[in-house]
Amino acid sequence: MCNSPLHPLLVSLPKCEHHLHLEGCLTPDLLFSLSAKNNIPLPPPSEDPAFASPSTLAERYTAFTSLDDFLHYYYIGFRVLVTPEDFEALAWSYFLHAHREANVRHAEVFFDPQAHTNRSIPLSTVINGFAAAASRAESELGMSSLLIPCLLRHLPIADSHSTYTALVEGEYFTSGVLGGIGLCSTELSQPPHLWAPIFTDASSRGIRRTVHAGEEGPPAYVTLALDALDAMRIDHGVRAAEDTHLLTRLAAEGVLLSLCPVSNAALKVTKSVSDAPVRALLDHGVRFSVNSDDPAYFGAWIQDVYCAVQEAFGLTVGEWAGIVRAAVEGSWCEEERKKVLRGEVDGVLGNWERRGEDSREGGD
Ligand code: HPA
Ligand SMILES: [Zn+2]
Repeated sequence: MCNSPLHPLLVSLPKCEHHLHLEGCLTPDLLFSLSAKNNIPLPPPSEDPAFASPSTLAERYTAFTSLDDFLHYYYIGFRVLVTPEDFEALAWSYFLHAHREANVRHAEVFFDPQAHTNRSIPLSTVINGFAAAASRAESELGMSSLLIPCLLRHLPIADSHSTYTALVEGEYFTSGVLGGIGLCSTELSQPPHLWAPIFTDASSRGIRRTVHAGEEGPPAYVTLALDALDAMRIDHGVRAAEDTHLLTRLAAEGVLLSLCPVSNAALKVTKSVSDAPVRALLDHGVRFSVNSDDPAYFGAWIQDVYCAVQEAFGLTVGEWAGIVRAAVEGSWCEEERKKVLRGEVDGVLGNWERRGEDSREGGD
């Protein structure tokens, strides 16, 4: 909720979310209840007092100091996810929330297969659970989605190779169960080009590619993601704003940044949401979408992020129209689906304009 007069418009705008980690939707309550159900111990409070209760854990989540400080808690959370039903329930909770609270119409969602297979959870358990929720979102909510596995930078590259091979050999991309490949986790000291052989292979197979870059890492990592990994989209990319030439290039090539301003403030990438490079990106004509990243950890789902951006920048209706239209165009769904989404966006904006005209007439 925000105090802007545009709040009702911000709620009703049809949204596409491109930067959402399904495991980042695991709330402290769900984490504790799955830990009990699956008999998976959490760290004892004597070791980390944050694990005394869901509320102490939620409190600790308000004090992250960096990406790696967050990732420490994030990967502990993975331990409690065991059965296909756990994965399905987690993803369904996101789809339902995004549908009800924010009118998300299309979502491209990440997950981290290696952090599950490393705990002996089969790839099929993870993917089948998430895919079941995605097909339910389609049939019950009319919401389209794509599942995107992310390779993890903090693990040995050989681990990325074997996971990528398993995904390809399992025909998850060719069958359409997975919509692309991503790269995430620790960024500093893990330059993107180390993953070039995998991403070059993905490119040659027509697998779509997106890369977390320029979150904590320098603008040069964004350039490397584009040049060495043939990235089609950049996740975060905030630090690209430090390099005007790079901004000009991103605008010229129409690369979409999946911006997560609340996440950036929570992980101290920026001092606050108002320090996100929203103005610089608008001024340079760089396309971006507005996203939540890990809502259960940062206490903000996509609607909260739209509101936080509005509170910080006071954008105009025209600027929001540009943002949601860029989000549709930068989505990886079929052209037919984009046509529907464009129509929905135009419909809501048209209604908003008419409402404004009506209220002006009423005021005369
Ligand atoms: O913001 C992020 N950055 C890198 N890895 C991640 N894994 C979940 N969220 C993130
Ligand atoms: Zn992310």
